[in-house]
Amino acid sequence: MKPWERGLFGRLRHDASVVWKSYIDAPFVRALGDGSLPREDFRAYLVQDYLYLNHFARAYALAAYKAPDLAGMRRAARSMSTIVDVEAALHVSLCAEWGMTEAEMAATPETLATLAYTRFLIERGLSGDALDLMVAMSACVMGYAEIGDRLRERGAVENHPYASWINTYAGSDYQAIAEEEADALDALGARLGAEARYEILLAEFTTASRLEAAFWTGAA
Ligand SMILES: Cc1ncc(C[n+]2csc(CCO)c2C)c(N)n1
Repeated sequence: MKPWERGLFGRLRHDASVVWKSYIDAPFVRALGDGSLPREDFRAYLVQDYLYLNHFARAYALAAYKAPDLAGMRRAARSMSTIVDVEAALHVSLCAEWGMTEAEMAATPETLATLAYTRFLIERGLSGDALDLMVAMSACVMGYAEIGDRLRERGAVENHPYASWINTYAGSDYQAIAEEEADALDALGARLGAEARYEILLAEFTTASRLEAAFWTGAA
């Protein structure tokens, strides 16, 4: 069973399936998958995603603070370093190919979609506990694993312009992160009483999934 199909995450995904599908199978994602997405749209997405990742790294710092044990702190700290040292750097190098500097990326105004999503995550972490925050963040972490897997299954296109993006998330390294994330969410859910607060968690998860779908649209 795929990591997004099992455990607490699998239940949330199932119960939010209409919104989840609008995120995973968005027109933007289909166009990215078949290579027809205009380069300019991809570049605009990468710049917003760079801004998004800055805040997502901060959300992991908050997750480390709220983690109930050292194992959770380690996971959050590792994820934060991966974002600031690897993932953000990947976005910077891709944009550099189009002659855009990191300073220009950082100075680009956030779209409303970026603002809403990132501040929602931070707010869930500040007002809620580690489980509220992890559930809200899980749409991002697990969704890209599912998208990568789906796009790879559709078959490679010759000289695909977005092959490196797809391979990053379809690759075994990232798929293993999704496996770990599903297990970590189950463990945290058992510890912090997911069963008794499931309706609230589902609402948080549904909102995060709506915000992912809106991120593709990039409403300015
Ligand atoms: C809007 C948006 N949603 C999800 C991701 C994917 N993502 C963000 S951080 C991270 C690493 C998690 O440990 C992953 C996979 C993204 N880049 N942009």
